[in-house]
Amino acid sequence: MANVKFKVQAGGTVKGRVRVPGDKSISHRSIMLGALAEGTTTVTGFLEGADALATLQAFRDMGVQIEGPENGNVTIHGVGLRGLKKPEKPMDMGNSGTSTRLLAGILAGQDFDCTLIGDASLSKRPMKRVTDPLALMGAQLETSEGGTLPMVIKGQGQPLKAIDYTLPMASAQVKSCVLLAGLFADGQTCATEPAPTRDHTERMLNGFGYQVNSEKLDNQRMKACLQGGGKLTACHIDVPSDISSAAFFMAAAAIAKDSDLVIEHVGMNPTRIGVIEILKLMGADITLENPHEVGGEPVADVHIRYAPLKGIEIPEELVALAIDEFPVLFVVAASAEGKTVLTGAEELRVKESDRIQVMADALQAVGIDAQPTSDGMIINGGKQSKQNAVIESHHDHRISMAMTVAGLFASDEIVIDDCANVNTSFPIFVDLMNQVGLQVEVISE
Ligand SMILES: O=C(O)C1=C[C@@H](OP(=O)(O)O)[C@@H](O)[C@H](O)C1
Ligand SMILES: C=C(OP(=O)(O)O)C(=O)O
Repeated sequence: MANVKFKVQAGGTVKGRVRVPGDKSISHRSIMLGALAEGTTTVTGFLEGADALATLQAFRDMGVQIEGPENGNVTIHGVGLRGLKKPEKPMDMGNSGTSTRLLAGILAGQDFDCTLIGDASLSKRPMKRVTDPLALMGAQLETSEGGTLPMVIKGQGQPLKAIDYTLPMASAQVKSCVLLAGLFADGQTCATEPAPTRDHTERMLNGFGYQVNSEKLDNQRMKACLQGGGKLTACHIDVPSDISSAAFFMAAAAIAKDSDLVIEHVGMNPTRIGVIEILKLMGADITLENPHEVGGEPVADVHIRYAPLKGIEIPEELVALAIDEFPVLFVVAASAEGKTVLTGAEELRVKESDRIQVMADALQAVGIDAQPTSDGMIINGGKQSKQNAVIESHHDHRISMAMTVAGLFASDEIVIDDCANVNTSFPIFVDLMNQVGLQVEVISE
C-alpha cells in the first residue's frame, strides 16, 4: 500500500463554515444495535470511515443484510438478539478498538465460535480489560499471550451470568462491552465506572426501547444497569457531527491569528464536551449557536474566533470527557503562553499509539519543550524552533491530524509520514482543512 504523507505549509488563518462527518462512536453503535433489533433501522449521517465500516462489515459477515452506506445513509435489517450467524472467516476489525471491544461483548453471548483480528496497531492494544469481565460472565475467550488479538470467542450453549462489575479504568468501551454482553445474560448486569465516560450505548439502547438505568453514585462514579433477555426495537438514527473530528478545527481556529470559524451540527453530548471546557479554560473564544436535539443527542454550531491562549493545569475530571482530543490539545498547549500540565491520563498510552510518548516526540521534533510523564505531559508553550521536521504518526490518525494543525504556528513546513490512517475516522480531513485556510498537500509514494 502506498505511503501517504501530508506536507503542511507553515502559517495561515482559519475562516468559514464547515460540517465535519458523523460521530464515530454513534456510527459503530447504530450498526450494532440496528443489527440486534427487530425491524428495519435507518441511519443518516453515518461516518463512512474505515473504523465504522469494519463494524458494518462484521455484521454483514454474520448474515445481517445492510444497505449502504450511500451519502451517510444506511439501512439495517435487524435480526433480533438471537439472529446472528456464524461468520465464515475471522472478522477483521482493522484499526478499531471500539469495534473489537464492543463486538466482544455481543459475541460472548452467541452460540457460535468466531475470531477477531486487527491491524498492527490494534494487535498491540490490551484486550484483557474486556476478556476479564466477560470471563466472569462465563464467556470463553482466548487471546494471544499478553492479552492481545487475535481473540477467539467460543459459542455458549446457555445464557451468560449477569454481573455487577466495577471497571478498573474509566472506559466507555469496557462499560459498553459489559452492557452489551448483559443483553445475553440471565438477570441484571451493571457496570460501575470510576468517572463518567461517553454514554452513547446507554442512550441508544434506551432509544431502541431497551431500558438502561444510569445513576450517579458518590463522587464521580456512574453505574449503568440493564436486565438481560429483552428486545430492541428498530428506530431511526440521525448521527450528529463528531466532536472529536470538530476538535481539530476548533484547535486550528483557536491558535491561528485572525481566525473566525463556524463548525456546524456538532454533537454536544455532556460526556464528550471536555475539549470545549479545556479550550475555554485556556482562554479560547467559543460560543455555541443554534442548540437543538437530534435523536436524543444535543447538537450545536460551534463558533470559534482566535484569542490569545494561556497554559493551564487540566482538571482531571475533564480527562475522560476529552480522551481522544489530547493529541490536538497538546498542540494547542504548545502554542499557548506558559505551562500546561496534564495528569491522570495514562489511558492515552494504550490508544492507537502511545499518545503521550508519540506526541511528546512530535512536539520536540518541531522544537517545543514537551516532557512526557507516566500519566500525562508538561508542555511549555512557545515558538516552534526546528526546521525540516518529519513526524511519524505511528499508525495513529489523531497524531496525523493533530500535527497537521501544528503547521499553523510552525516556523517551517512540516512533513507527516504514514497518514493513510486518517481514513479511519475522517476521510475528508485534508479537503476540509484546505477549504478553511490551511495548505496541506497529500503525497502518495
Ligand atoms: O466507546 C467509544 O466509542 C470510545 C471510547 C473511548 O475509548 P476507551 O473506552 O478505551 O477510553 C475512545 O477513546 C474511543 O475513541 C471511542
Ligand atoms: C481511540 C480511538 O479509537 P478506537 O479505540 O476505537 O480505536 C480514537 O478514535 O481516538
